[in-house]
Amino acid sequence: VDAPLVPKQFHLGMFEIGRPLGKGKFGRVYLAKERSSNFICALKVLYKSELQHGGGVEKQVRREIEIQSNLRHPNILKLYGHFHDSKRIFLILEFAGKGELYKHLRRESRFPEWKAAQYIAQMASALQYLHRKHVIHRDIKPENILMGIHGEIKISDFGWSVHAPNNRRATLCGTLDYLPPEMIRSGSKDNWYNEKVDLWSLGVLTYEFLVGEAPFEDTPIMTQKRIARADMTIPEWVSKEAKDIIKRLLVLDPDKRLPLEEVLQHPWIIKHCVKGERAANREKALSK
Ligand SMILES: Cc1nn(C)cc1-c1nc2c(-c3cnn(Cc4ccccc4)c3)c(Cl)cnc2[nH]1
Repeated sequence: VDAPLVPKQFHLGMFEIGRPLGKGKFGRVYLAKERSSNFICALKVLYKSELQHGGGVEKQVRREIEIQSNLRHPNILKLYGHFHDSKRIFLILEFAGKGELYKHLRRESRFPEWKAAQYIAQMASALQYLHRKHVIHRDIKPENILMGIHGEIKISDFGWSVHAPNNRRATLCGTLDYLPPEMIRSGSKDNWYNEKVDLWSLGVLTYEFLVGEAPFEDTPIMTQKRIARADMTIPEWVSKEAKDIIKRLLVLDPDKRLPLEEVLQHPWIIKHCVKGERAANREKALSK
C-alpha cells in the first residue's frame, strides 16, 4: 500500500506528528500520519548539527537512504522517502506495529525454539535478498530489528550497510558482541566487505534468541579474545539441531560458514517453519 506516499517532494507540513516511538544514537523516531491519505508511518528526525560532529555519520545517513529506498522485502523496513529543512533530515519509514524486537526478547528473556527458528528463517530470507543486491548489512543485532503487527520481523537501520565491495573506512562503535573475527582482527579490511560477515552475525543472533544472551558476552577485551577464537559454549538444553546450525554459522573462516540457501534448508528451520501437510490442510479446511 505504498500508493499514498508516492509524491516525490515531501515536507513536514504533510504530516501530523504523533507520540515519540524511540530514540537512537542520532535522532528520534515519531509516529506520524500523512494528512491527505491518513497513511501511518514512522518519521525519523536527524539533526544536521549532530551528524556533522558524528565523524562521517552524514555519509552513513546518505548511504542508509540510498540503500534502503531501493529495497522491497517483507522482512526489511521500508523507507518511503526523505526530505530536509534547514536544521533536520527526515526519513519517512514504515511503521512497525509491535516495535523493537530486543524489547520482546528482554521481556521473554529468551524465545522458544519454534519462534527463534521462524525469526531466523525471516532474517535469512531478508539477508539472501540483500546479498543478491550486493548489500551487506554488517550490523545485524536485536536492536536493529523491529516487529510488524503480525509478528513478522523487519531489519531496520541500514546505517552500517554497504554496497560490496567498498573501500570506505568504518569506525565501529557500540557492542562488539556481533562482530565477526575478520572485523575484530586488525590487518586487511577486505573481508569487512564480504557478505559472509552477516552469516556470523546471524549465528550470534540465533544463539541470543535461544539462550537470551550473546555467545561471547564478556568484558570488551575478553569478548574480542573469545570472538577471535570462536570460544563459546552452547547450553546442553539447546536442541541438537539448533546447536548444529549455530556451530555451522559461528565459524572463523568466512568461506566455511553455512550459506543462506543451506540455512533455509537446515533441519532446525524445516522442522519449525515448513508447515506440515496436516497443518497446511487443517488451515485450508478452516479457511473455507
Ligand atoms: C516503540 C514502538 N512501540 N510500538 C508498539 C511500536 C514501536 C515502533 N518503533 C518504531 C521505530 C523505531 C523507534 N525507535 N527506533 C530506534 C531508533 C530511533 C532513532 C534512531 C535510530 C533508531 C526505531 C521505527 Cl523506525 C519504525 N516503527 C516503529 N514502531
